[in-house]
Amino acid sequence: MRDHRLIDGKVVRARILDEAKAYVEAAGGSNRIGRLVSVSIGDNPEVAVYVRNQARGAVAAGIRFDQQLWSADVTQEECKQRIAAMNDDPNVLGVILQRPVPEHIHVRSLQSAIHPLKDVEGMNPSSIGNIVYSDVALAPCTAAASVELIKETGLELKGLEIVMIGHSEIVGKPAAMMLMAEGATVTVCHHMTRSVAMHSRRADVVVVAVGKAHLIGPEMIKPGAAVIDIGINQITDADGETRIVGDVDTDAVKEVAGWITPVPGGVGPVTVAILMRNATVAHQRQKAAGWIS
Ligand SMILES: NC(=O)C1=CN([C@@H]2O[C@H](COP(=O)(O)OP(=O)(O)OC[C@H]3O[C@@H](n4cnc5c(N)ncnc54)[C@H](OP(=O)(O)O)[C@@H]3O)[C@@H](O)[C@H]2O)C=CC1
Ligand SMILES: Nc1nc(=O)c2c([nH]1)NC[C@@H]1CN(c3ccc(C(=O)N[C@@H](CCC(=O)O)C(=O)O)cc3)C=[N+]21
Repeated sequence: MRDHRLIDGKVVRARILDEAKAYVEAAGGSNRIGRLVSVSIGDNPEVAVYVRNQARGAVAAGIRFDQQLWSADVTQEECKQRIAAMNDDPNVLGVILQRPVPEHIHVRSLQSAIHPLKDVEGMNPSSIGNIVYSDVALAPCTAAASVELIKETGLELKGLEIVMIGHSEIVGKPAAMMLMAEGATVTVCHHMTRSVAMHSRRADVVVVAVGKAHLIGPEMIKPGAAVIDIGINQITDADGETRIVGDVDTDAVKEVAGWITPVPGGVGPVTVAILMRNATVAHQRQKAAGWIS
């Protein structure tokens, strides 16, 4: 039976992908739009799941997808040259650099090398800076997905008390900024926060992006609050089966929460869809800049 407290990320994904598809069709179809390039450096199973879902999302949106896996021992200089070539290639619509990268690669320097008009993840420091100015049209996908899922509850964001747990540059920090731009009152917790529970228990919405299974239990949530679970953790259960869980003890928390996003099937699918939406935004901006006709 469907549980009404669970927010279905697949429904939100379908809506966003339909919008992206309509954009591509109106622009003349996939052949009139460059390809989206995904760059992974070295093999990583978590990234592989994301990239596989990106490929599916791109098919649904009608965007050509070029999945590149660069060797783990590629040099920084070689990476920069390849990115520069993509910046100059009119057939490349956008570039997403998957994280993590090997230790010898300086990720921020590579993000900076992606031209802001092709930066479909909004992680170039010059792109992410726009969020401070409440310009959120092209924002990091997971942060944007959490805002989208909060809106799905129908709660009015203005004045809402939101606690963001985790402050990474790719998720927690941009999500907090975006929620501020929506008029929410945002508290950001991290590993040095004295009592995360003291903050989270007051919140109308709790957003969690830490990477620790079962970090958030029912005693940390105000009855009726919304819980957005971004975490992805692989665990091995009692019968030796491995499975993916979030940072929230979903079964227990859903008894108190008003809404909760499941893992899998919550934030992940929406993240993928937002990437396709961002690609259409990049196309619009490239057109406006006269890069393409
Ligand atoms: N569904 C999706 O689309 C995505 C999911 N993810 C998942 O989200 C999770 C977080 O990812 P990411 O932000 O990249 O991870 P990071 O490891 O970069 O960040 C984790 C954050 O959690 C904070 N933290 C650590 N321990 C605690 C604690 N006990 N209480 C409160 N805060 C704590 C850290 O604080 P400090 O820095 O101070 O130590 C840090 O800010 C992971 O499980 C990842 O797999 C990530 C990206 C996309
Ligand atoms: N530059 C960069 N940006 C990221 O946003 C980024 C990254 N690097 N590196 C890896 C992590 C992880 N991540 C996921 C996104 C969606 C799913 C996803 O679609 N999950 C499905 C899983 C379904 C299945 O198992 O196939 C779900 O939750 O339902 C998973 C993982 C983004 N990340």
